[in-house]
Amino acid sequence: MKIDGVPYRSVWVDPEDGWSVRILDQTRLPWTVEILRLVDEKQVAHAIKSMQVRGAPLIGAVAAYGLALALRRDDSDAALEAVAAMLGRTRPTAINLRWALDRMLRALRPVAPGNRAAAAYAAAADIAEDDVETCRRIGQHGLPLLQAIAARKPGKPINVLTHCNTGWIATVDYGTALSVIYQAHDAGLPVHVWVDETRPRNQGSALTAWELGKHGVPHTVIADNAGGHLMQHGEVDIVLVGTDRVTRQGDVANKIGTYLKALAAHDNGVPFWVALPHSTLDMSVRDGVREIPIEERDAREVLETTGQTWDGRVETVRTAAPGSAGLNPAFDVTPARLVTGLITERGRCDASEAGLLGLYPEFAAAA
Ligand SMILES: CSC[C@H]1O[C@H](OP(=O)(O)O)[C@H](O)[C@@H]1O
Repeated sequence: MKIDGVPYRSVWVDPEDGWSVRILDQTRLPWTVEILRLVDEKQVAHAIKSMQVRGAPLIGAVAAYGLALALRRDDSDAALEAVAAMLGRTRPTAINLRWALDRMLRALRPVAPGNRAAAAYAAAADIAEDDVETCRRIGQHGLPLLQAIAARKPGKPINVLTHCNTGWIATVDYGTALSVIYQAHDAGLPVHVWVDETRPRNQGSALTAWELGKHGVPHTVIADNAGGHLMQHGEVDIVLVGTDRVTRQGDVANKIGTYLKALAAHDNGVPFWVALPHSTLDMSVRDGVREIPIEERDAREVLETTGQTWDGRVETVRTAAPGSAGLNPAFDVTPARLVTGLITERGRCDASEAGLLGLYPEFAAAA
């Protein structure tokens, strides 16, 4: 996607040296566009843990390049396995991280040491290009949902509520739920987006609002807790969110607060759709509430907040009462029964095993 008319992806190999990895530092957005140069797997691990890069598909792609960086120095069997394991421990919930590293290991184990670095860069590039095309197609398959709403209310805005950030900076390009919104906007549909601020890290008010503003998509930032009220008053036509892991029965792990949004949507008869690439499927797990590991992040993310002062300084301040403890689960799981449907690169389906196997028959054997 573009930033002020200049095309970007969220991760790329530096064209000047041909091996270092470039990323947008998402902890600096929306205040500054800062591009970082990563030169080893430790910097990649830090970038993922600190959420300089974030978003389920993106952390998988960046981890893949992190493995390539490591193999430039040591491409022994021991190094290959150890670095893949280390990167795989950076964040536990998004299955894309494990998916990407498993795909890299399958590609690299058969390659003789001494030749693995070039193969790793090629495999990481394949993962990145796969994500770009996958996310573009997700937008195509979600577009009819918004076109149908537009047909029912000609000349009026299509009000979409979204949670967290599922845009091009959460993937290699295009995004997932936001890919649908971008394609609808670019097709001339009158899309308006209610942007959940998405406490505690404000991926909505800081990142989604920034992305939509740069692309000219009308949007309004709202408190996380306002969505139900808007749904009760007919101000939300559809909820579109992303996900970090979808189970075989269609349960959806996503940013904390998604489950509450789904409950409100269900109670108000508002369609609740989840957009995901194939790399977010975990067909080895059925019961998401019981089986998906939920990342617990530093409580300071809840007790503090970061913003820009009136004179332009970016500062972090404590917002909670001094001495109070905090708890910071970063994700929750929405049971399939609350999900209207799934939007994938292969089409739309019910949030169910039958629905998923209809699009991904290759998973029929695994159970
Ligand atoms: C297409 S991004 C999917 C998913 O990742 C985000 O989590 P985080 O910001 O912690 O990396 C969020 O849950 C998005 O919905």
